[in-house]
Amino acid sequence: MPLLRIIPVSGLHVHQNNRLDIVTTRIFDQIIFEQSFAYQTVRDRLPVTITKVIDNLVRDKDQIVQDLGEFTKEEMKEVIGSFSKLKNEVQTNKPFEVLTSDGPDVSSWNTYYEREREREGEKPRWFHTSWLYAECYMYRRIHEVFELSTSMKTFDPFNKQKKDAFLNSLDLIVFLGNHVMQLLRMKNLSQLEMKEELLRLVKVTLWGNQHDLSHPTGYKLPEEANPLEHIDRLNEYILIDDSHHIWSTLTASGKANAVIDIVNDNAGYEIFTDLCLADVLCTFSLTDKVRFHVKALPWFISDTTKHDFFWVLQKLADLSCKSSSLPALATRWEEHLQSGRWVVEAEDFWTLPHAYNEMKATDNNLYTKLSEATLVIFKGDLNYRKLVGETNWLPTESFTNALQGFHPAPLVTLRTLKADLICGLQPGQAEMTAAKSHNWLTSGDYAVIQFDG
Ligand SMILES: O=P(O)(O)OC[C@@]1(O)O[C@H](CO)[C@@H](O)[C@@H]1O
Ligand SMILES: [Mn+2]
Repeated sequence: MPLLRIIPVSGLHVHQNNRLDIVTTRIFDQIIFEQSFAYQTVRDRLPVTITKVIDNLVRDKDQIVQDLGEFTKEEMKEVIGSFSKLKNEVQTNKPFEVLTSDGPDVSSWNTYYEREREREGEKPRWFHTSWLYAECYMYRRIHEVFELSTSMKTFDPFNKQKKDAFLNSLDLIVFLGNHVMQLLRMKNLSQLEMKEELLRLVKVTLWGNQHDLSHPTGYKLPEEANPLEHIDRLNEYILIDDSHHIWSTLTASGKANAVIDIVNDNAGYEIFTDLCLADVLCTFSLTDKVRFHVKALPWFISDTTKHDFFWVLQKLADLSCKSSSLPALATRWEEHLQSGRWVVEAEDFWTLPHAYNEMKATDNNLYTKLSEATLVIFKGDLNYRKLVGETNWLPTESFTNALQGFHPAPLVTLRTLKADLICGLQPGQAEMTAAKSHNWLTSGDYAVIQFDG
């Protein structure tokens, strides 16, 4: 019977010492495990993701061969064969294997694998390891299939989906682009006005995280034409709102050469909102520099890679037919990049399976880099899972404790809830929210802005 060891159980079941991952026995309560979102993900969603990769390759075959050359035609058969094998491995709970490609992160993945193998006393398997490891490993294996090919080494199987998602959100992008362009041109805003505008944009980027292509329910566009009014109406769905700390941290810092790090999440509308926020942070003189951290490889379907980041800029420059604000923003952002005020990085650590309390020991350079920041902003659900160590804390456990020592700098997480784990709530708040909505932890309808100073 398939089991997952570290599982945030759906709902608020009792667990030992707040943590399920210290349970070593395999005699679990089957009903609880089958209810977990983790179990559903590995059973249903991961095979579907692989099937879609295959289907898209078949559908786009002619275009791919045209782009990459005739040789790819034959090679695609092998690639598709490898994906069918991978899907079978998931569905039949096969043991994980070491990676054999030559990516720069391969030795880190294999070291992690050996550690888990030793800890578990046998090879990790899809249903017998942590959800975080299993899910990250699947995306790494998908990339490995391409890496092992000759002509598709850097192929991104989610590229088209990401572009389509951006284009489907154009109405929102135009609306927000016009608003932000107006804001950036305003002179003499009072401190209070600046604070209100900034925190509103923080909420725009927070809810931008609903635009995630790996989420089962998908994103429903709001019915309101004006996304900013829509955002104002969502305040009651923000279970923890520490946003005022963002303002106080940035205004109190007084640092020369202040840096903000943004650990980005999804491409399309969400990255557009992140860029808007970053420009406002710079223009309001709340920072001198912003470093964006994107993914080094295709990840959780919609996560932003460097390629996606620059594609958005290019696309905005071409969208004068929609609004003059979009090319104007693209020009500003190109200038920020050229002046070094903005930097885009894609460190390997973000696409490893580690929780963030392991960053210091695993990637000390990255930890030290983040330590320079006045504020580190983490976007999205997967970052949250890694921040709190993929542990089903009691919902009232403090965010600081759940971070388990990860504190490179003041940090804030902007996350819509799409996985059944949470911390930092008031006593009774989880129960009250669960009474209103049975899937509050996973639907993406609720959100948190949690700060650790
Ligand atoms: O990090 P993101 O884009 O906000 O969310 C990623 C996500 O869709 O993937 C995981 C399951 O596949 C969930 O934790 C989460 O819902
Ligand atoms: Mn994502």
